[in-house]
Amino acid sequence: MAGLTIESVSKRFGEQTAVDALSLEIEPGEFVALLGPSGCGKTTMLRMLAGFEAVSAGEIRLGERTLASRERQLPPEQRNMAMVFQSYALWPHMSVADNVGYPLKLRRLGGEAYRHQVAKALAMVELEPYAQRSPQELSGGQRQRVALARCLVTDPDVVLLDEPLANLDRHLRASMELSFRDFHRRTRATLVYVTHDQSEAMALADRIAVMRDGRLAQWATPQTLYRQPRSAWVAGFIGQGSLLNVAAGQPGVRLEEAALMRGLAEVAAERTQPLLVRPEHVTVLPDAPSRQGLQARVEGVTFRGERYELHLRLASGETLLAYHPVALGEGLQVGVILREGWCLERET
Ligand SMILES: Nc1ncnc2c1ncn2[C@@H]1O[C@H](COP(=O)(O)OP(=O)(O)OP(=O)(O)O)[C@@H](O)[C@H]1O
Repeated sequence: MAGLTIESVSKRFGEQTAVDALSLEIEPGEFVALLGPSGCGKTTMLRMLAGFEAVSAGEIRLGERTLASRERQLPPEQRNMAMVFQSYALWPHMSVADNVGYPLKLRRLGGEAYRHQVAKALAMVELEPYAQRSPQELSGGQRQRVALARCLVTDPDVVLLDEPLANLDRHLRASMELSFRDFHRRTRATLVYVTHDQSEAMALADRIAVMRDGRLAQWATPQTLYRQPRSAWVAGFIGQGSLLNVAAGQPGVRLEEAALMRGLAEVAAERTQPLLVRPEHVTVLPDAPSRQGLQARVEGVTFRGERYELHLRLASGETLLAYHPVALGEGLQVGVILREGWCLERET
Protein backbone atom coordinates (compact mmCIF):
# COMPACT_ATOMS: atom_id res chain seq x y z
CA MET A 1 0.00 0.00 0.00
CA ALA A 2 1.14 3.50 -0.79
CA GLY A 3 1.13 6.66 1.28
CA LEU A 4 -0.50 9.86 0.12
CA THR A 5 1.63 12.98 -0.16
CA ILE A 6 0.19 16.48 -0.38
CA GLU A 7 3.02 18.88 -1.11
CA SER A 8 2.49 22.65 -0.95
CA VAL A 9 -0.89 22.36 -2.64
CA SER A 10 -2.80 25.57 -3.35
CA LYS A 11 -6.12 26.24 -4.98
CA ARG A 12 -7.18 29.65 -6.20
CA PHE A 13 -10.62 30.59 -7.48
CA GLY A 14 -9.99 33.94 -9.18
CA GLU A 15 -8.79 36.31 -6.46
CA GLN A 16 -9.65 33.94 -3.64
CA THR A 17 -7.23 31.36 -2.24
CA ALA A 18 -9.30 28.43 -0.96
CA VAL A 19 -6.29 26.22 -0.09
CA ASP A 20 -2.94 27.83 0.65
CA ALA A 21 0.31 25.80 0.38
CA LEU A 22 -1.01 22.81 2.31
CA SER A 23 1.42 19.94 2.97
CA LEU A 24 0.51 16.59 4.56
CA GLU A 25 2.26 13.24 4.56
CA ILE A 26 -0.42 10.56 5.07
CA GLU A 27 0.69 7.02 5.97
CA PRO A 28 -0.74 3.99 4.17
CA GLY A 29 -3.82 2.76 6.06
CA GLU A 30 -4.06 5.90 8.16
CA PHE A 31 -7.40 7.47 9.12
CA VAL A 32 -7.02 11.22 8.68
CA ALA A 33 -9.53 13.98 9.36
CA LEU A 34 -9.50 17.41 7.72
CA LEU A 35 -11.11 19.60 10.36
CA GLY A 36 -11.99 23.29 10.35
CA PRO A 37 -14.81 25.82 10.27
CA SER A 38 -17.04 26.35 7.27
CA GLY A 39 -15.15 27.82 4.30
CA CYS A 40 -11.63 26.85 5.47
CA GLY A 41 -11.00 24.78 2.31
CA LYS A 42 -11.61 21.19 3.48
CA THR A 43 -13.94 20.16 0.67
CA THR A 44 -11.76 21.88 -1.95
CA MET A 45 -8.75 19.87 -0.69
CA LEU A 46 -10.76 16.64 -0.86
CA ARG A 47 -11.97 17.41 -4.37
CA MET A 48 -8.36 18.00 -5.49
CA LEU A 49 -7.43 14.59 -4.04
CA ALA A 50 -10.31 12.97 -5.92
CA GLY A 51 -9.43 14.76 -9.15
CA PHE A 52 -12.63 16.79 -9.44
CA GLU A 53 -10.65 20.03 -9.07
CA ALA A 54 -7.24 20.86 -10.57
CA VAL A 55 -4.47 22.12 -8.27
CA SER A 56 -3.25 25.71 -8.83
CA ALA A 57 0.17 24.86 -7.39
CA GLY A 58 1.94 22.01 -5.63
CA GLU A 59 1.74 18.27 -6.06
CA ILE A 60 -0.33 15.27 -4.93
CA ARG A 61 1.30 11.81 -5.03
CA LEU A 62 0.18 8.29 -4.16
CA GLY A 63 3.39 6.43 -3.44
CA GLU A 64 5.69 7.32 -6.35
CA ARG A 65 2.82 8.13 -8.71
CA THR A 66 2.01 11.80 -9.33
CA LEU A 67 -1.77 12.28 -9.30
CA ALA A 68 -1.81 16.04 -9.71
CA SER A 69 0.58 18.87 -10.36
CA ARG A 70 0.33 22.05 -12.40
CA GLU A 71 1.47 20.17 -15.48
CA ARG A 72 -0.39 16.89 -15.01
CA GLN A 73 -3.86 16.04 -13.70
CA LEU A 74 -4.79 12.39 -13.62
CA PRO A 75 -8.56 11.99 -14.20
CA PRO A 76 -10.59 10.71 -11.21
CA GLU A 77 -11.12 7.22 -12.64
CA GLN A 78 -7.35 6.64 -12.85
CA ARG A 79 -6.60 7.52 -9.23
CA ASN A 80 -8.01 4.37 -7.58
CA MET A 81 -9.80 6.45 -4.98
CA ALA A 82 -13.45 6.34 -3.98
CA MET A 83 -15.49 9.17 -2.55
CA VAL A 84 -18.51 9.07 -0.23
CA PHE A 85 -20.68 12.16 -0.25
CA GLN A 86 -22.94 13.71 2.36
CA SER A 87 -25.97 12.78 0.26
CA TYR A 88 -25.45 9.08 -0.30
CA ALA A 89 -26.41 9.33 -3.99
CA LEU A 90 -27.94 5.85 -4.18
CA TRP A 91 -30.12 4.77 -7.14
CA PRO A 92 -33.65 4.38 -5.77
CA HIS A 93 -34.79 1.97 -8.49
CA MET A 94 -31.92 -0.50 -7.93
CA SER A 95 -31.54 -3.03 -5.11
CA VAL A 96 -28.87 -2.58 -2.46
CA ALA A 97 -26.71 -5.25 -4.16
CA ASP A 98 -27.05 -3.57 -7.58
CA ASN A 99 -26.16 -0.19 -6.10
CA VAL A 100 -23.04 -1.67 -4.53
CA GLY A 101 -22.10 -3.48 -7.76
CA TYR A 102 -22.64 -0.47 -10.01
CA PRO A 103 -18.96 0.63 -10.15
CA LEU A 104 -18.04 -2.95 -11.16
CA LYS A 105 -20.58 -2.89 -13.98
CA LEU A 106 -18.97 0.33 -15.21
CA ARG A 107 -15.71 -1.62 -15.34
CA ARG A 108 -17.51 -4.38 -17.25
CA LEU A 109 -17.00 -6.99 -14.55
CA GLY A 110 -19.64 -9.76 -14.47
CA GLY A 111 -20.27 -13.37 -13.47
CA GLU A 112 -18.79 -14.99 -10.39
CA ALA A 113 -16.13 -12.29 -9.85
CA TYR A 114 -18.89 -9.63 -9.76
CA ARG A 115 -21.03 -11.59 -7.28
CA HIS A 116 -18.07 -12.36 -5.07
CA GLN A 117 -16.91 -8.74 -4.84
CA VAL A 118 -20.42 -7.41 -4.12
CA ALA A 119 -20.90 -10.03 -1.38
CA LYS A 120 -17.52 -9.14 0.14
CA ALA A 121 -18.30 -5.40 0.18
CA LEU A 122 -21.74 -6.00 1.72
CA ALA A 123 -20.19 -8.23 4.38
CA MET A 124 -17.69 -5.47 5.20
CA VAL A 125 -20.54 -3.19 6.27
CA GLU A 126 -22.69 -6.03 7.67
CA LEU A 127 -25.52 -5.57 5.21
CA GLU A 128 -25.72 -9.04 3.61
CA PRO A 129 -29.33 -9.62 4.77
CA TYR A 130 -30.41 -6.40 3.02
CA ALA A 131 -28.93 -7.18 -0.40
CA GLN A 132 -32.26 -7.44 -2.23
CA ARG A 133 -34.01 -4.49 -0.57
CA SER A 134 -34.43 -1.12 -2.19
CA PRO A 135 -32.56 1.82 -0.57
CA GLN A 136 -35.93 3.37 0.40
CA GLU A 137 -36.51 0.47 2.76
CA LEU A 138 -33.38 1.27 4.78
CA SER A 139 -32.60 3.67 7.65
CA GLY A 140 -30.26 6.64 7.14
CA GLY A 141 -27.39 4.78 8.80
CA GLN A 142 -27.94 1.72 6.64
CA ARG A 143 -28.01 3.86 3.49
CA GLN A 144 -24.72 5.37 4.54
CA ARG A 145 -23.29 1.86 4.88
CA VAL A 146 -24.51 0.99 1.36
CA ALA A 147 -22.63 4.06 0.10
CA LEU A 148 -19.52 2.83 1.95
CA ALA A 149 -19.87 -0.66 0.48
CA ARG A 150 -20.24 0.82 -2.99
CA CYS A 151 -17.02 2.76 -2.62
CA LEU A 152 -15.19 -0.29 -1.26
CA VAL A 153 -16.25 -2.67 -3.99
CA THR A 154 -13.49 -1.55 -6.36
CA ASP A 155 -10.81 -2.01 -3.68
CA PRO A 156 -9.63 1.61 -3.69
CA ASP A 157 -6.26 2.67 -2.24
CA VAL A 158 -7.86 5.72 -0.65
CA VAL A 159 -11.42 6.44 0.50
CA LEU A 160 -12.44 10.09 0.64
CA LEU A 161 -15.40 11.04 2.84
CA ASP A 162 -17.08 14.44 2.79
CA GLU A 163 -19.05 14.99 6.03
CA PRO A 164 -20.61 11.53 5.70
CA LEU A 165 -22.57 11.80 8.95
CA ALA A 166 -23.89 15.34 8.49
CA ASN A 167 -27.40 14.21 7.55
CA LEU A 168 -27.87 11.86 10.48
CA ASP A 169 -29.32 12.67 13.90
CA ARG A 170 -27.07 12.82 16.96
CA HIS A 171 -27.89 9.38 18.24
CA LEU A 172 -27.20 7.72 14.91
CA ARG A 173 -24.00 9.69 14.44
CA ALA A 174 -22.59 8.21 17.64
CA SER A 175 -23.34 4.65 16.52
CA MET A 176 -22.00 5.38 13.02
CA GLU A 177 -18.74 6.60 14.58
CA LEU A 178 -18.29 3.12 15.98
CA SER A 179 -19.12 1.48 12.66
CA PHE A 180 -16.65 3.77 10.85
CA ARG A 181 -13.89 2.75 13.22
CA ASP A 182 -14.83 -0.86 12.72
CA PHE A 183 -14.95 -0.37 8.96
CA HIS A 184 -11.45 1.12 9.03
CA ARG A 185 -10.10 -1.71 11.16
CA ARG A 186 -11.43 -4.32 8.75
CA THR A 187 -10.44 -2.67 5.48
CA ARG A 188 -7.21 -0.90 6.52
CA ALA A 189 -7.92 1.52 3.65
CA THR A 190 -6.37 4.97 3.85
CA LEU A 191 -9.27 7.26 4.82
CA VAL A 192 -9.44 11.02 4.45
CA TYR A 193 -12.48 12.33 6.27
CA VAL A 194 -13.74 15.91 6.07
CA THR A 195 -15.69 17.29 9.02
CA HIS A 196 -16.30 20.52 10.92
CA ASP A 197 -17.21 18.53 14.04
CA GLN A 198 -14.22 18.34 16.36
CA SER A 199 -15.62 15.58 18.56
CA GLU A 200 -16.22 13.42 15.49
CA ALA A 201 -12.67 14.02 14.25
CA MET A 202 -11.24 13.27 17.71
CA ALA A 203 -13.25 10.05 18.03
CA LEU A 204 -12.32 8.69 14.61
CA ALA A 205 -9.01 9.88 13.28
CA ASP A 206 -5.44 8.70 13.83
CA ARG A 207 -4.32 12.22 12.94
CA ILE A 208 -6.16 15.47 12.34
CA ALA A 209 -5.23 18.32 9.99
CA VAL A 210 -6.78 21.43 11.53
CA MET A 211 -7.37 23.99 8.78
CA ARG A 212 -7.96 27.72 9.02
CA ASP A 213 -8.42 30.02 6.02
CA GLY A 214 -6.97 27.44 3.63
CA ARG A 215 -3.83 26.93 5.74
CA LEU A 216 -2.73 24.17 8.04
CA ALA A 217 -3.10 25.37 11.65
CA GLN A 218 -1.83 22.09 13.16
CA TRP A 219 -1.30 18.46 12.08
CA ALA A 220 -1.22 16.03 14.97
CA THR A 221 -2.91 13.16 16.81
CA PRO A 222 -6.16 13.95 18.66
CA GLN A 223 -4.29 13.57 21.97
CA THR A 224 -1.58 16.05 20.98
CA LEU A 225 -4.14 18.54 19.67
CA TYR A 226 -5.99 18.37 22.96
CA ARG A 227 -2.96 18.48 25.26
CA GLN A 228 -0.56 20.57 23.21
CA PRO A 229 -2.49 22.84 20.84
CA ARG A 230 -0.18 25.25 19.08
CA SER A 231 -2.29 28.39 19.25
CA ALA A 232 -5.27 29.86 21.07
CA TRP A 233 -7.26 29.38 17.88
CA VAL A 234 -6.60 25.62 17.75
CA ALA A 235 -7.21 25.37 21.51
CA GLY A 236 -10.55 27.11 21.10
CA PHE A 237 -11.54 24.77 18.32
CA ILE A 238 -10.63 21.53 20.13
CA GLY A 239 -12.30 20.72 23.45
CA GLN A 240 -13.11 23.14 26.25
CA GLY A 241 -10.80 25.38 28.20
CA SER A 242 -9.89 28.86 29.36
CA LEU A 243 -7.30 31.29 28.07
CA LEU A 244 -5.33 33.23 30.67
CA ASN A 245 -2.17 35.32 30.57
CA VAL A 246 0.69 34.33 32.78
CA ALA A 247 4.12 35.69 33.72
CA ALA A 248 5.95 32.38 33.19
CA GLY A 249 6.83 29.80 30.58
CA GLN A 250 7.12 30.08 26.80
CA PRO A 251 5.23 28.64 23.82
CA GLY A 252 5.18 24.84 23.81
CA VAL A 253 5.89 24.44 27.53
CA ARG A 254 3.70 22.80 30.17
CA LEU A 255 3.51 24.69 33.46
CA GLU A 256 2.98 22.76 36.68
CA GLU A 257 0.96 24.09 39.59
CA ALA A 258 3.65 25.99 41.52
CA ALA A 259 5.08 27.91 38.53
CA LEU A 260 1.62 28.53 37.16
CA MET A 261 0.16 29.90 40.38
CA ARG A 262 3.23 32.15 40.86
CA GLY A 263 2.97 33.36 37.28
CA LEU A 264 -0.68 34.24 37.70
CA ALA A 265 -0.06 36.19 40.89
CA GLU A 266 2.04 38.77 39.00
CA VAL A 267 0.65 42.15 37.94
CA ALA A 268 -1.20 42.21 34.62
CA ALA A 269 1.60 44.04 32.73
CA GLU A 270 4.02 41.19 33.50
CA ARG A 271 1.58 38.52 32.31
CA THR A 272 2.23 38.31 28.59
CA GLN A 273 2.36 34.57 27.92
CA PRO A 274 -1.00 33.12 26.69
CA LEU A 275 -1.93 29.94 28.50
CA LEU A 276 -4.58 27.26 28.08
CA VAL A 277 -6.12 25.69 31.18
CA ARG A 278 -8.39 22.69 30.67
CA PRO A 279 -11.34 22.50 33.09
CA GLU A 280 -10.23 19.12 34.44
CA HIS A 281 -7.06 20.82 35.73
CA VAL A 282 -8.93 23.33 37.88
CA THR A 283 -9.61 22.46 41.52
CA VAL A 284 -12.39 24.51 43.13
CA LEU A 285 -12.27 25.07 46.89
CA PRO A 286 -15.83 26.08 47.82
CA ASP A 287 -15.16 26.85 51.45
CA ALA A 288 -11.47 27.36 51.80
CA PRO A 289 -11.11 29.05 55.18
CA SER A 290 -7.45 29.82 54.51
CA ARG A 291 -8.42 31.52 51.23
CA GLN A 292 -6.00 29.25 49.45
CA GLY A 293 -5.32 29.75 45.74
CA LEU A 294 -6.74 32.45 43.51
CA GLN A 295 -10.05 34.06 44.35
CA ALA A 296 -12.97 33.69 41.99
CA ARG A 297 -16.71 34.23 41.84
CA VAL A 298 -19.18 31.66 40.53
CA GLU A 299 -21.04 33.30 37.64
CA GLY A 300 -22.85 30.37 36.08
CA VAL A 301 -23.53 26.71 36.80
CA THR A 302 -24.53 24.13 34.16
CA PHE A 303 -25.61 20.58 34.96
CA ARG A 304 -23.91 18.04 32.69
CA GLY A 305 -25.07 14.77 34.18
CA GLU A 306 -21.92 13.32 35.70
CA ARG A 307 -20.68 16.76 36.81
CA TYR A 308 -21.38 20.49 36.92
CA GLU A 309 -19.64 23.06 34.76
CA LEU A 310 -18.75 26.19 36.68
CA HIS A 311 -18.20 29.49 34.92
CA LEU A 312 -15.92 31.45 37.22
CA ARG A 313 -14.62 35.01 37.16
CA LEU A 314 -11.18 35.59 38.62
CA ALA A 315 -10.31 38.72 40.58
CA SER A 316 -8.27 39.81 37.51
CA GLY A 317 -11.50 39.84 35.44
CA GLU A 318 -10.54 36.78 33.35
CA THR A 319 -13.03 33.93 33.03
CA LEU A 320 -12.29 30.35 33.95
CA LEU A 321 -14.18 27.13 33.27
CA ALA A 322 -14.06 24.37 35.89
CA TYR A 323 -15.72 21.01 36.57
CA HIS A 324 -17.14 20.25 39.99
CA PRO A 325 -19.00 17.21 41.38
CA VAL A 326 -21.76 19.24 43.07
CA ALA A 327 -23.67 22.44 42.25
CA LEU A 328 -22.45 25.70 43.81
CA GLY A 329 -24.56 28.82 44.27
CA GLU A 330 -24.16 31.61 41.73
CA GLY A 331 -22.39 34.57 43.30
CA LEU A 332 -20.39 32.36 45.71
CA GLN A 333 -16.74 33.31 46.32
CA VAL A 334 -14.40 30.35 45.97
CA GLY A 335 -10.71 29.58 45.90
CA VAL A 336 -9.23 27.96 42.78
CA ILE A 337 -6.01 26.07 42.17
CA LEU A 338 -4.78 25.49 38.64
CA ARG A 339 -2.86 22.24 38.59
CA GLU A 340 -1.40 22.63 35.11
CA GLY A 341 -1.54 24.75 31.97
CA TRP A 342 -0.15 24.74 28.44
CA CYS A 343 1.69 27.77 27.01
CA LEU A 344 0.47 28.80 23.54
CA GLU A 345 2.05 30.68 20.68
CA ARG A 346 1.41 34.40 20.70
CA GLU A 347 -0.99 35.14 17.85
CA THR A 348 0.26 37.50 15.18
N1 LIG B 1 -15.98 26.52 -7.38
C1 LIG B 1 -15.69 27.55 -6.59
N2 LIG B 1 -15.59 28.80 -7.08
C2 LIG B 1 -15.27 29.85 -6.30
N3 LIG B 1 -15.02 29.75 -4.97
C3 LIG B 1 -15.11 28.54 -4.41
C4 LIG B 1 -15.45 27.38 -5.17
N4 LIG B 1 -15.45 26.30 -4.34
C5 LIG B 1 -15.14 26.77 -3.11
N5 LIG B 1 -14.93 28.10 -3.14
C6 LIG B 1 -14.54 28.96 -2.00
O1 LIG B 1 -13.39 28.42 -1.39
C7 LIG B 1 -13.46 28.50 0.03
C8 LIG B 1 -13.32 27.11 0.62
O2 LIG B 1 -14.47 26.36 0.33
P1 LIG B 1 -14.66 24.84 0.78
O3 LIG B 1 -15.98 24.37 0.26
O4 LIG B 1 -13.47 24.07 0.43
O5 LIG B 1 -14.74 25.01 2.36
P2 LIG B 1 -15.14 23.95 3.47
O6 LIG B 1 -14.13 24.09 4.52
O7 LIG B 1 -15.33 22.62 2.86
O8 LIG B 1 -16.53 24.53 3.96
P3 LIG B 1 -17.87 23.78 4.40
O9 LIG B 1 -17.58 23.09 5.70
O10 LIG B 1 -18.84 24.91 4.56
O11 LIG B 1 -18.22 22.83 3.29
C9 LIG B 1 -14.80 29.14 0.33
O12 LIG B 1 -14.58 30.50 0.63
C10 LIG B 1 -15.60 28.97 -0.92
O13 LIG B 1 -16.51 30.02 -1.09
